[in-house]
Amino acid sequence: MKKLSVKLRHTLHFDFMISKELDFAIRDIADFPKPGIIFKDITPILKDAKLCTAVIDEFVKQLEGIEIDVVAGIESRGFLFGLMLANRLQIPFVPIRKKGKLPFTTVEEPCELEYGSAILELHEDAIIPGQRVLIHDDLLATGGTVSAATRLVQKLDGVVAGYAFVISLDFLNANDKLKQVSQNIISLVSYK
Ligand SMILES: O=P(O)(O)OC[C@H]1O[C@H](OP(=O)(O)OP(=O)(O)O)[C@H](O)[C@@H]1O
Ligand SMILES: Nc1ncnc2[nH]cnc12
Repeated sequence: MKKLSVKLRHTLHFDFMISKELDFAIRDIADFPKPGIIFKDITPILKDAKLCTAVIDEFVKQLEGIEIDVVAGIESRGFLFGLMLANRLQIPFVPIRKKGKLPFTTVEEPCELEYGSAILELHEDAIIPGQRVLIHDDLLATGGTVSAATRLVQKLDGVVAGYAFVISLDFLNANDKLKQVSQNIISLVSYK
């Protein structure tokens, strides 16, 4: 009992620390790329190698017990930690890209995001039917992008095993949408 509470305290402490450190590193840029948007710039995190490792460590810890076969990362910022995470887990990484960038045959889905719209694509052989896919992006805002990614995975008969974000903008309420697909939603720093 004592052991458990010490472990729990340690876990809570660590989660809190990483979240604080990330919040400290993330730079807010007002009115980018459009007036009214406060852009969360993650480039300061990328300059800090120890913090990048801590991000991956924390993802791995929070993913414990969740079966994942593949990490799907969304262009472009979802490639940064997505590949690092897949490599740490020693599982495949597959890129979800904006239309016209992937060279092989693709499936595609339109998406609306906080400040625009796009069409996302995934190679048709990226996922073997039944594989359990973790969808990763740097940031969850309205959830439009990640919902399109979900549809792409499902089009290939993959199973969405969960979602992992560095940042979530909780005031945009995208979590409820995602919870209908998977309860496994990880976000290291949330803005209420
Ligand atoms: O939840 P949503 O409202 O859909 O917004 C989130 C998406 O917006 C950003 O990508 P962006 O399209 O700006 O592309 P980038 O990663 O290439 O900068 C971010 O990296 C997510 O993919
Ligand atoms: N506020 C924001 N900051 C960074 N990336 C985003 N993608 C969608 N909304 C964003």
